[in-house]
Amino acid sequence: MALKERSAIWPWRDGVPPHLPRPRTMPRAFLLPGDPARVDRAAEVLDDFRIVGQNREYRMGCGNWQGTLIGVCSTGIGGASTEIAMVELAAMGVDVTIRTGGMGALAADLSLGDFLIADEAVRNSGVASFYAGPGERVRAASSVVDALEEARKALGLPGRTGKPATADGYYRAQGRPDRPDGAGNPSLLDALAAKGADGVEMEAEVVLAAGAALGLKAGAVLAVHAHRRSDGWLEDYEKTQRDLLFIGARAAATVLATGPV
Ligand SMILES: O=P(O)(O)O[C@H]1O[C@H](CO)[C@@H](O)[C@H]1O
Ligand SMILES: O=c1cc[nH]c(=O)[nH]1
Repeated sequence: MALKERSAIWPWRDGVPPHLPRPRTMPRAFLLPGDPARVDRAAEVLDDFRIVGQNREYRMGCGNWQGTLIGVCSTGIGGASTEIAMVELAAMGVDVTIRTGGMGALAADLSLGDFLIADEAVRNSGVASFYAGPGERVRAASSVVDALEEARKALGLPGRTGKPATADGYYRAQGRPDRPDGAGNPSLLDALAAKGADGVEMEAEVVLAAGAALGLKAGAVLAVHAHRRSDGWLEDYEKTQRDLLFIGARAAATVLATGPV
């Protein structure tokens, strides 16, 4: 049974969702940075890039990667806003979603500016638990992992596949102090690392879990923006942000070109 539009349970109007903008021509693949300001950077990566619109934290644009139409939509920070983006994109007919964002690394072999291609997310975030049951593994679509790794290598960029943990906060939830002279909670990071986490950020598990539950091909490429073990912080993030979009766009086009979704 189709849901009635403009009702409390499905408040869409004429096919337009209550939160995200809707492009006239819907791309089948979307890149998902967290920060709305990063959507405009896609003009450096995609041909004929145009901003579609913005509502709240959801800024959206579309452009072409070697002839394939690709969308870019910011998710805002955290699982709650990311869940909305995933559900509304899926309901608008999107097939492929790739988070392109930053993380704080935990693994010693990762350096600032490296790229982690998520093959699976360590179970940690609250919103993801509505899409994947307790103990269920939350994996990226293998075709997306392969395409992201191929793109990273073809572009000559450093990194590897691995596992992010998605936190429901930035300060206490990531073991940071909540005041400049605070101690923080390093044992929280140790616990995440013991579960296999290579880094911590705030959206990837939701993209992977909701993507799989909604029948999308979902994945994530995460740049090492900070290193929580060495306490390093990447100041020059501009090139890294652009490279995230290059990896994501090339991979999205490959996934669309190489098989039924
Ligand atoms: O690099 P982006 O995509 O903004 O994401 C990371 O940065 C934000 C925190 O500063 C969180 O959203 C985290 O996941
Ligand atoms: O440490 C970090 C860096 C980026 N994003 C996060 O959520 N945490």
